[in-house]
Formats: sequence, C-alpha cells, structure tokens
Amino acid sequence: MEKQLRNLIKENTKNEQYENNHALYLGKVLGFSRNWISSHLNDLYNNGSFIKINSRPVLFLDKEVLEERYKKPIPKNLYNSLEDLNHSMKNKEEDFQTLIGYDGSLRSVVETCKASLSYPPNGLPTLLYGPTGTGKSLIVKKMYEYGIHHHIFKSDSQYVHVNCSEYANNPELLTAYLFGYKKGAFTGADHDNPGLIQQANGGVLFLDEVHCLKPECQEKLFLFMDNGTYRQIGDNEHLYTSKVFLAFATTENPKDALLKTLLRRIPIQISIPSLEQRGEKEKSRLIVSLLENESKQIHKEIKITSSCYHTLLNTTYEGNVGELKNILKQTCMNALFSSENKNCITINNLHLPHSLSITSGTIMMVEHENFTLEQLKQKSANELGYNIIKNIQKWTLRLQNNEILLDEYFDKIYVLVSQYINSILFSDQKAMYASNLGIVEAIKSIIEMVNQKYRCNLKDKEINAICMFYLDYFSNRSEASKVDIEEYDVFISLIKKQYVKETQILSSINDLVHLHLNIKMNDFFQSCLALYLSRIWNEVLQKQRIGIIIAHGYATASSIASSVNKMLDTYVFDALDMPLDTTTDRILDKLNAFIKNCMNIKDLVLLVDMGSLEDIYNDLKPNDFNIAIANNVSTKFALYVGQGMIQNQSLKQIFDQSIENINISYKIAERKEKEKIILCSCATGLGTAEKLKEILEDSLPEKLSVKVLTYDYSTLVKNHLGSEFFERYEVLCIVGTLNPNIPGLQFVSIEDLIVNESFGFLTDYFEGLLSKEDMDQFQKNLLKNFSLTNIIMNLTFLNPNKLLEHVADSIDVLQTLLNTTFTNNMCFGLYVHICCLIERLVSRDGIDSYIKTLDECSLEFQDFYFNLKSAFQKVEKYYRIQIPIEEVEYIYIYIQNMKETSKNEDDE
Ligand SMILES: Nc1ncnc2c1ncn2[C@@H]1O[C@H](COP(=O)(O)OP(=O)(O)OP(=O)(O)O)[C@@H](O)[C@H]1O
Repeated sequence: MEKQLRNLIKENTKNEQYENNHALYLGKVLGFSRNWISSHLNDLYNNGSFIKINSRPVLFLDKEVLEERYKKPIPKNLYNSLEDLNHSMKNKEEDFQTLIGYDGSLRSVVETCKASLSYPPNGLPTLLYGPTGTGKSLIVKKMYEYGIHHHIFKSDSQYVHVNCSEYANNPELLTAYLFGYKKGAFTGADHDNPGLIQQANGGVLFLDEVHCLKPECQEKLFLFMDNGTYRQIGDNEHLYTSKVFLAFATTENPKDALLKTLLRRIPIQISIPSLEQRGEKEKSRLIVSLLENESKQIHKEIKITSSCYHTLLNTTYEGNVGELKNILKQTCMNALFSSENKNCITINNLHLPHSLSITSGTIMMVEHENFTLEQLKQKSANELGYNIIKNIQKWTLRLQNNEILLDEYFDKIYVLVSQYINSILFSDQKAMYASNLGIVEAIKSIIEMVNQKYRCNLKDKEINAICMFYLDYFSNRSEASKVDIEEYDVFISLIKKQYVKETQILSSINDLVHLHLNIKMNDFFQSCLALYLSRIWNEVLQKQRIGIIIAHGYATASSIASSVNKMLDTYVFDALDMPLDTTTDRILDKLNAFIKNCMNIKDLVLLVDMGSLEDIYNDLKPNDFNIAIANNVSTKFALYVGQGMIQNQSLKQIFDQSIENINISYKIAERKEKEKIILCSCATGLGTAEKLKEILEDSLPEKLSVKVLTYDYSTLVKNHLGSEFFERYEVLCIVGTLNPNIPGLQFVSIEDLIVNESFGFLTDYFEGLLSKEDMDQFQKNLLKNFSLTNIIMNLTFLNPNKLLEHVADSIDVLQTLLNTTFTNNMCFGLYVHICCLIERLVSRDGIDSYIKTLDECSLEFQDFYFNLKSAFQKVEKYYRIQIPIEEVEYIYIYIQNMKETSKNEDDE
C-alpha cells in the first residue's frame, strides 16, 4: 500500500499535477482510508522523502523528482504555498541563468562569483577583467541580485556603479564623490555629501574601468579596504565606517594597470573570456537569445535567413557581446523599417550593418532557408545531441519490430554518437577546456588511473572524448543530458549486455568522478560513450597480451615484475604476490578477478614460482584465450619472456627461447685462508728487520706454519696495510724497534721481548697447536735468543759492547740526575731502545721529521729533557749525534709508563 502511495505521489509530481496530491483525492484513487493516507503522508514528510505544502488542502510532493527538475537540492521540506516553493527555487536560479554561457564558458566564473559573495563577513573584493563588451558589468549586476535573493545583502541595500573613466580628468572629484565631503571643503562644495561608499553601505560598490583610478585614490581606497573606515574630504575629525561588497572591472591587464598594493587587496581576480573564445555554440545561443529579447521589445516574431544567420555567426566581434547586441538591434531596426508584415519580421543579409562582410562561404554553401528562433535554438543547442535522442528512439523501435538487426542497430547509433563526439571534440573545445581546467585535469587523472588499472590503452583522443563528454554533460548544454532515462531502458540494457567491459570501465570512471567531483553521468550518456569506445578499443586491443607473475612471498612477484617492466621500459607484467600463508584458492580468486577486469585478452602468460600454482590454469574461469604458464620464474627468465611478448613472438617461440637463454651455470668460489705471518719491521732499517727475522725464525718451533716476513718500516707507517701484500697474509703481530702504530695490529717491541720475555700472546696463540714439549722448547728458545747482548749484537752494526757500556753509563747518570732508580726491566728496555736509537741517528735512518720545539712542552718534560741531554752528553759527543726532542719524549713516556706499570704491580 505504501509503495502504491509513493508511486502515485511521484507520478503526480512528475506530471506537475500537484493539486491531486492531497489525502482525500489520493484516498479515493487508491481506495484506502483517508486517515491511513494522512498518517503515511506525514511519515514520509517527516523522514524527508516528501515536501509538504501547507496550503488548503495540504499537498505533498516527491522531493527527489523536484530536485531533479530544479537540478539542485530543495532547501526546506515545508512551504506555505506552491508559489512560495516556485519563487524560492526560481528566483535564486534565475540570477545568473540569464547570462548566456552561465552553464558553459562562464560556469566557473559564476561559481567563483557566488563563492566570493558568500564569503563571510562581507564577501571578498572581486575584480573582473577581460575585453570590452564581454559582460563584466552585467555579471556584477547579477552578483548583486544574487546577493539580494540569498539574503547576503539587505533587500533595501544599493548597487552603486561608478565608471572611473568618466573622472579620468578630475580625479579629485571622484575621490570626493567616493568618500564624501563637507560643505565648503572645496570650491563648489556647497552642501555636505555622504559619498558613494556610504551610499553603498550594506550593498555593492562597483568601480568600473578601475584602471582610470588615480594612484592617490587607489591608496585611499585600500586604506578603507583594510580597516573599513575612511575620512570625508574636509573632515579630519571623524572616522566613517561602511560595509560594502567591492567589485572592480577593467579591460586592461590588472598587473599593468593597478597599483600592486591595491591588487594585493583584491583576492578574487576573474578573467572573462572574449566572444570568440566561447566557441560557436555559445555564439549561436547568444544570437538567438539576443534576438529573442529584440522580439519581445518589438512585439513581433523574428525569423532569420540561413545566410544571414551564418554571416552573423562567422563574424568576429571586436566589441564582443556588447557589439553583437548592438548589431542585432540595428539589424532588427532595419528589418522592421522595411517590413510589411504585422506580426513577423525576417532579417536577411541586407539588414545587416555595412560593417559586416558577408563571407563567400556562407553564400555558396548554405541553402537559403528561413529559420524561426525556435528552430535556431534547437540547431544551436545541440544539433547532434538532439539527433541522437530522436534517432535512438527511432532505431530502437525498428529493432523491436524486427526491421533491423542488432549489429545494424549498434552501427547506426555508433555513427550518431561518434559524430556527436567529434563535434564536441572539434568545436569549442578550447573555451570549454580553458574555463574548466581544474575539472578537466581531475577527470583526466581519474581516466588515467582507470586506464592503467584495466590496461585499456586509451589514447589521448579517447581520453579527451571521455573528458569532453563529461564537460558537455556537466555543463548541462547537451540535450542528451536531459533525457528521461526510462525511455531508453531498452537501449541501455542492450549496450550493457553487449559491451560489458566498456560499461564496467566507464562505471569505474563514473564512480570516481562522482566521488571526487560530484558529477554523475546518467546511464544513457554512459551507454552512448560505451558504444563509442567499444569501436576504438577493438582496434587498440586486438593483440592484447597479459603477463602476470605469481610468486610466494610478500613482494617477490611485484619486485620481479617492476624490475622487468623498468628494464623493458614497457608495462608487460602485472604481479600477484602470494604471502606464504595464502592458499592457492585465494590466489586463483584474485587471478580470476584480475582477468575479468582485463579486456580482449588474446594470450595470458603466467609465470609462477613453484608447486601447485602450475596447475592453476585448469581452474581459470574465462578460457576463451590462450594460456601459457611456466614455473621457476626469475627476473632473468621474466625478462626474456617479456621481450618476446613485446616482439610479438608466438607463445612457443617465447618460451623456447627464454628457456634456452636461461641455462643455469654455476661456479663455486671457495673461501681462501690467508697465510699467518709475524712481521718484522724496524725503524732502524730492513737490515735490522732481517736480523730480527732470523732470531725469530730460530726461536719458532719447526712444526708451526707461521712464517716470519720483513716489511719496510716507513712504507708501513705511510700506507698501513694498504697493499697487495697484506691481502695475502694475516699478520699476527709486528715485531720491531719502534711502534708503527697500525690500528688493530699488535706490536711487540724488542725490549718487551727481552725484558718481559713477553711472547705471551704468541705462546697463547700457539698453545693449542703445539705439544707441551714443543711449547717448552719454544719458550726456552725465546729466552736464549732474546738476551740483551745477543739482541744488541744482532741488531746493530755498532760495537755492541761499547754501545751497551756507553748507554748503561748514561742511564746511570740519568738516574742520579732524576734522583730515581729504574728497575732492571726498565733498564733493559732502555738499553735496547737507546742502542737502536743511537744506531738510527748515526745512520740517519728511520723517523726524519723532528719538528718539535722545547717551548711547546711541559715544564716537567723540559726538566727531564735537560737531565737526559746532560746524561747522554758523552754519548752524543762520542757518536756525533743529537738526540731530538721527539726521541727524548719517547724515552720520557716510556719511563713514565714503565713506572706506572711497576707501581701497579707493586700495589697488586
Ligand atoms: N553572457 C552574456 N549574456 C547575455 N548578455 C550579455 C552577456 N555578456 C554581455 N552581455 C550583454 O552585452 C552588453 C555588454 O556587456 P557589459 O557592458 O556587461 O560588458 P563589459 O565587459 O562590462 O564591457 P565594458 O568593459 O566595455 O564596460 C550588455 O548589454 C550585456 O547585457
């Protein structure tokens, strides 16, 4: 019962039989009780489905139907009368609707104007710029009317239009008129004048030709724009306030014509397109609409010859709409003057002003015909769109009567649709694009996205077509956008059945466009477009080959696919990743869903990694295409397959070649053990190092596979281990006379070996490798070979006994001077070190960069230095050497360290 009630209300609302929608009548028609009807009507009103008109009797209207009719939401659910509803819906609508192009090239202009007006608290200052006669003043007037109807301005507020060019020679006067003045403020000011800014309080102040406003006046104006206050001329005491919506217009480029400071304060700057930029359709609509106005003025019907119409259409009007309007007025006047018909005038080329040249094209090509304005309207509004609507109905009827076959039916409609699309593509695309750039970009990116997702291979032309289709639909210009869909349900369902993929893809585009731009194309439009695209796609998709990589792991398949696509610079493979916990059934579902979304598949190439996946193809749903499946996918294999796919090789060829190319080879690179060595490197030169090497070799047990090698000390200091030599060996430690300080490498000084008999770490190292006997023998060898005299004898070329005697004496003196006693260990260490040092200095080998001065050193060290120098006076003299500061410092630090160590040992 409720459904019947709803349907009846809907039907009556559609047919504008509002007066039937009251409880008594509805009850009678449906045979239900009036009370039941009343209560249900009120329920449906309360839940927002119906609009209630509180007239007598109370009426109920279907909200959805009304919104469809007015093409906008109905703001309230309750109205006092039908007039009230009509008034509230119409007035607001009509403000801008009288602007020709309000739903086309001026659409975004109108939207911006509305938004700028509504911006709280007083709207935003708005500048319109564009060539003369493009309708700037008209638009501002419409803004004011819109403001009144939408209660942005009070109903008694004023629209004040000031043409600044009229005051170009008297800027002071304009300033005075704008801001007002006091009596006597200047010659001629014989009364107080509140000024135009005050007059426009609560309404609109429109400064036309604002580029004629002198800079002083612009400055005064922006002070008012900043604070809302100003002073009248001749009154420095009071500050006046006024709340006005400021509109500006100029034919100049605003950047050149206005002060930057003023321009900065006008946030909304709107460019108004010239008549030529608006395209032919809009020009034609303007001609018709302006002629309609003339017809009302002269109270006569107006007809126009086809040739005259085409001349008007093909003329370029420098003065834009304004000029066209004047020309039409003049033409009508001429026709009226020469017409004898009481009720109708027919305008022809002879009535045109002389300034208009009749183009040869219009004379030759167009058949002579008189159009009524109504005919012209249909012609200009959307000739082809109109054709589609009429013809689809005609062809559908013929199809239903079996007069034509389905293929023929689609062919016929395709021709109409493609003509229509070509007309929108090639006619006024520029103007439509220019004024709807944001929407165009958004629609394009949505199409691109869907294009990629479904691999439709849409080319620019197709993308443009869809885009323009939307714009045409969205701008409401097309007759096709106004059709009653239900009348076309046969056509729509036939297309849906025949062109499943196209409809599906267009639905995806439609959903996204609706989501992001709130434009929803109706099913009729979508079906026309689906038919159009089906023909183009057939060409593009003839050889569609789909490659899919399926592999276990979270991103294995995707990463192979993306590497291969990148390498081939073409989108060849899609990927289905299969986390380890995914079942084969799940993957199969995914694969089937994917395939369903692809169009016109010829070959499906599946590369899988292993196992049960290989059998997948048995369960693939649509099997009207070839399937090739290969296992053990790898990047290299996928690359070969992808290459073959691009080169359009046959499936067999692709796989034969890829398998041949993929032949697996292997190589085992075994890890090489580095040979272990002990490195001898002496600051005293390679000779010393060689001697040291011999002593060490003599000490090491034969069984051990540790080599002793020598290395140049200065190279070691300079390059550390950075040479090929060290790539071959693992250095266990460096043994020498002076620490080369190689990070991470153990250094064992000779004195350490003698004094501490410290081959500790070496013996530790060899522990597991040697038997106990061998180990004992090794220790003994060390003791024997690393005795002081043996070492000194082996290390220096100087007479060891003499050298030792000299050094021992000097160290004794040093102890006395320092008033201290060195332990035996310290003494041995010093003997070895200083003997080697002396040899180094004598042979001028080793460290050669002595640069320190004594002033840089601590007083304590300076003290030590003098003591050491005095203790070694004899030695220096005997061997004719000078012990440099750095060497003294080394000895100093050595002694300090040794003292520290022995102190710690004592403490322990
Ligand atoms: N889109 C339009 N629809 C209907 N009439 C229009 C339209 N644009 C302009 N006109 C008409 O054209 C004439 C010129 O328009 P208008 O004076 O508003 O242009 P303008 O840009 O302000 O010119 P100017 O810069 O020379 O002042 C007016 O009579 C106006 O009604």
